[in-house]
Amino acid sequence: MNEGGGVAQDVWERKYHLALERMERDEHDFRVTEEGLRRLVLRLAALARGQSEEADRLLDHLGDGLRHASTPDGLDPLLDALTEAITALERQSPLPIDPAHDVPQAAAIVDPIPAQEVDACRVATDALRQVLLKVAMMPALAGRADDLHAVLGQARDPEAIASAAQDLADLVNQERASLRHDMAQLQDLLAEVSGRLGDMTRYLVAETEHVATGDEQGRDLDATVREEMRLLAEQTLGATDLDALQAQVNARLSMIDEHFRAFRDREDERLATYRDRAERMKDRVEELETQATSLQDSLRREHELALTDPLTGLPNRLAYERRMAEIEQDVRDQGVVACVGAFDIDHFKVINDSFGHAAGDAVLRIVGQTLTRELPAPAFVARYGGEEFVVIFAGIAPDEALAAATALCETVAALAFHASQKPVTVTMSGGITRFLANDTAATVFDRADRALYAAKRAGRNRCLLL
Ligand SMILES: Nc1nc2c(ncn2[C@@H]2O[C@H](COP(=O)(O)OP(=O)(O)OP(=O)(O)O)[C@@H](O)[C@H]2O)c(=O)[nH]1
Repeated sequence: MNEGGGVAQDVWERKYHLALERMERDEHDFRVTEEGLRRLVLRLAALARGQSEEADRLLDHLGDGLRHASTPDGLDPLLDALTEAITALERQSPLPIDPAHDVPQAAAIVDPIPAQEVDACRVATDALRQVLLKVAMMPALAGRADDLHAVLGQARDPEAIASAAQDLADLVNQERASLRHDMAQLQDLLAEVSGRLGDMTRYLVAETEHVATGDEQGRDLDATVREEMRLLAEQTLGATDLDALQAQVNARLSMIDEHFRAFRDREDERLATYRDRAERMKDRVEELETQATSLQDSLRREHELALTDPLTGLPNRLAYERRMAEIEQDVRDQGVVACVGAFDIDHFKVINDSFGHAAGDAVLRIVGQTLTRELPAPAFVARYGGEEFVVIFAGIAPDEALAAATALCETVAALAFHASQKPVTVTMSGGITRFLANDTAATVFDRADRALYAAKRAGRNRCLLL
């Protein structure tokens, strides 16, 4: 009996434990679903807020429901409410809320997969970093882009990344506004120049007319004098007494004299006007020449600035990309030998964090100067962005390029840096690769970058060839 009672108790205990486990499993599933739903609602609310009053109301209702629902049964109606909200949005909103598309996403969220989220964050951060590298090429934005780069380095969650993206968008919009302003100024200047050219054209037209008038006046005088001479001849032939003849000749001669004087006065006046206009025109042409020269100078300066990194004075990434396009052609068409090196200061963040951004900037400047001093032309040295430099070794075989790069890293490691009166060692790693005939600028850089990161992994303060 006792034994039987013991067996029965075991059975009930097992059943009880199984039931408990099932309840715990159910509870866990419910929590996962609940969490997934909460995130889905948050995403929906962020996407749809303000799109439709009905959807806003439904989403609010849903948000409240989610806050209070604590049992699976309480959750079920919320699923219906969610479906309703999606349908309302589909009806009212132009947003691409396609259940066939979004529901699997929702399922992905319901599934607890933090690793994928982390990946998504990293992909977003990398994409932003790429944009930042481009922004950093604009001289006016380089400093702000570096700050954002630092912020992005700290960002760990989607909100922080989204806020960095917003800052970046603001930055780019500011630059666009300033470019628009510069463009407007340039257009004003061009309008002024073209106005002055218009003045010149009008002057030339007036001059041509003036000369024509001069010719016409000369022809008039000629005709008048001929007419006077003809009348004089007629009167001379018909004259009967000498006094009358003398009086008539004198009268004709005075007339001719009168015509000549009037003609000369008009000519003098014409010449004075001409001289005056020529003088004014000369001034304008000189003014225009001065403006054109200063415009050319400022365009040249702008061009140089656009290709120069403001911090180190080295060619920037844009200049590097142009040079790479030339080298790519030389390697492909003429079989020129060239290598590319990517260099990166080791643990640069620690320098910034320990001694401040200004000290970091000073290190970048000195390393940049060392690179140009140690690798004179035809090597081409540029700041690629952040604490990364690139070198194009033209006409040099890979082994020689590696030797030069290694010597360079040794020189950098031996530089005497001081911060707060204490010596600070700065080292650099590098990756070298040969520019092959079937390479593009991008593939060769990618290989050099991989060699660089292999050097970092191998312990830093060294160069590797790939
Ligand atoms: N002072 C200064 N810092 C910059 C500039 N551009 C980028 N940085 C900083 O450079 C640091 C780069 O850090 P990481 O990418 O983590 O690399 P690292 O610390 O050098 O580490 P390893 O490359 O792995 O050796 C970040 O802290 C950036 O903020 C700049 O123009 N001036």
